[in-house]
Amino acid sequence: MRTGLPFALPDMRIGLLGGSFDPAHEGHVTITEAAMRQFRLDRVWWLVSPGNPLKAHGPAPMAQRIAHARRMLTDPRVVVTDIEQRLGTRKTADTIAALRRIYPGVRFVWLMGSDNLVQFHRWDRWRDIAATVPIGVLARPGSQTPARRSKAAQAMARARLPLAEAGTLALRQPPTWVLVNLPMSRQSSTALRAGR
Ligand SMILES: Nc1ncnc2c1ncn2[C@@H]1O[C@H](COP(=O)(O)OP(=O)(O)OP(=O)(O)O)[C@@H](O)[C@H]1O
Ligand SMILES: O=C(O)c1ccc[n+]([C@@H]2O[C@H](COP(=O)([O-])O)[C@@H](O)[C@H]2O)c1
Repeated sequence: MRTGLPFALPDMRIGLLGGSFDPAHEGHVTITEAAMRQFRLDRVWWLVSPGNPLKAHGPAPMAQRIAHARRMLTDPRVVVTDIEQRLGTRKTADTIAALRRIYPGVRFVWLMGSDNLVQFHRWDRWRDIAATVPIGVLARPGSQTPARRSKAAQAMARARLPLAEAGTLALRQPPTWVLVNLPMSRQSSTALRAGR
């Protein structure tokens, strides 16, 4: 094991919440708790991104974002990590491929808010991501309908699990995904940066 990487055992169910976390807020905590419960996860790792490949402006320094994110959390099952910086990956497809090599047997689930599903088809190799890990989508106010109609949702329509089966998501063979509707939070990093 390389230094500075989080600990995991084979068969653990680990949710990966990638984000800029610039800054982390209550919305991130709310969807993490919902994901943990609904998908029966053992851990959630917050992957604090060195920089979203689709965002033109770089975020605040990594150390600052990590320190703030850790202050938001009380649940020891949630781990804040700069693993993408350590691995030298920025694109999600590369991060997931690296994690699967480093942690054989771990059952990773990719987590995202429904606003990210709307633009998921613009991510590099998004079909490979969907074919590699189960995806848990958490509703975000204002984006549920666009998410349901999104190009990626349409393309993956047959792989969508009913909510009643969300608890089995981590054990399913990808492509597989589920959209969870509750609870919802209106928080956003953009609003916090704007002082709202
Ligand atoms: N309130 C929320 N409800 C549901 N999902 C959320 C919420 N806030 C953030 N997320 C999800 O968390 C992940 C990381 O989000 P991110 O760090 O970009 O925060 P953000 O509030 O969306 O930031 P920004 O406003 O700068 O875009 C993304 O998958 C995003 O969809
Ligand atoms: O790999 C990509 O092409 C890609 C494009 C856009 C976003 N992502 C990832 O999506 C996650 C959410 O990003 P953000 O900036 O909306 O918090 C974060 O882990 C990004 O690295 C990944």
